[in-house]
Amino acid sequence: MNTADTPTADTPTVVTSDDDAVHCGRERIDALDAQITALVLSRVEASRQIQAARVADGGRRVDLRRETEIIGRYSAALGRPGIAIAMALLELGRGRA
Ligand SMILES: O=C(O)C(=O)C[C@]1(C(=O)O)C=C[C@@H](O)C=C1
Repeated sequence: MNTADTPTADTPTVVTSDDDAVHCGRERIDALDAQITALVLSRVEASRQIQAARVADGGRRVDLRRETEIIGRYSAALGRPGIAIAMALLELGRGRA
C-alpha cells in the first residue's frame, strides 16, 4: 500500500490485493512462529531430560563437543544467523554456559 492508498479520516478504507497479501502473509508467519515456539519448548524439554540423565549418571551437565556439532549444523544450514539461533537454543536448554 503506498501513501496515496493510506486511509485518512476523510477517505473510506479500501482493501486492496496488497492488503490481502500482507494480511495473509502475516497470518502465515504468526502460525509458523507459534509452531516454531512450540518446537523450541519441546527441544528445551528434551535437552533438560538428556542433561538430567547424564548428571544422574555422574557426568557433566554440558557436553561441548555435542554443542559444537549442533552449532556447526545450524551454521551450515543458515549461515551466521544460524550460529546465533543454535546458541540461543542451547542457552534455553541448559541456561547460560
Ligand atoms: O545432546 C546433549 O548431550 C545435550 O545435553 C543437549 C544439549 C542441547 O540442548 O542440544 C544441551 C547441553 C549440552 O551441552 C549439549 C547439548
